[in-house]
Amino acid sequence: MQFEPLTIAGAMRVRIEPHTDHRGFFARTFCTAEFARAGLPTEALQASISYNAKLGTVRGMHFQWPPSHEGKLVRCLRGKLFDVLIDLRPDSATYLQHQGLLLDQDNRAAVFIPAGVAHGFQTLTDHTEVLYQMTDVHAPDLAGGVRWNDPMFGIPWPLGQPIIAERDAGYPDFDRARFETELRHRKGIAVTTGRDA
Ligand SMILES: Cc1cn([C@H]2C[C@H](O)[C@@H](COP(=O)(O)OP(=O)(O)O[C@H]3O[C@H](C)C(=O)[C@H](O)[C@H]3O)O2)c(=O)[nH]c1=O
Repeated sequence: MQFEPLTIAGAMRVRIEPHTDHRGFFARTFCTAEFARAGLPTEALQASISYNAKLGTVRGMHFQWPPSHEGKLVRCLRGKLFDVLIDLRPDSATYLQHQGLLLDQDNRAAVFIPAGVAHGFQTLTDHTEVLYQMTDVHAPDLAGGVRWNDPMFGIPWPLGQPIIAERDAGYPDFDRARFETELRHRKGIAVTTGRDA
């Protein structure tokens, strides 16, 4: 695999190196030793598929509050999508910056999204399928969100009027002070309850 740092600190594009022959190809998509050498987490606690029937679907922007350590390895295996990261880590050099990149079925490249970075995507074809691998388990009680069209970030989505969940369309405008207060509070709880293991 080839690891290519993205603008968002700690995020990487992970390209596959297909072994091609007359039948097709075989390519490694994950390896604890290679990920460790690239400075990426090596836990792989859950994997999931996201199927999106229609072009223009937006999922996100989602993040997890502490004590979740959910990093995501996201790969488009069918169709095409515009993948977006927003850095929500106050101690990061790229805090509040966002980055968008194309993932598609042809290159099958993945993006690694560190814990604390919000993630979302917009599909650019019908029947877009996304494969996820997470470094922590799903914790709905720790889910947080930023609205796709929040003026604070001005994400250049390729298509307007998305197909989107009511929950995702309804996140309030991002308020930096309120976010940082909540984050400090939740980090404090995680430490005092020992859940920040
Ligand atoms: C994320 C997740 C969901 N679920 C269940 C919970 C619901 O019953 C159902 C749909 O969940 P949700 O509407 O949160 O799915 P998405 O809107 O695609 O959420 C994902 O979308 C953005 C783009 C992400 O990066 C995250 O992986 C994730 O937040 O799947 C699970 O059982 N495990 C999981 O890890």
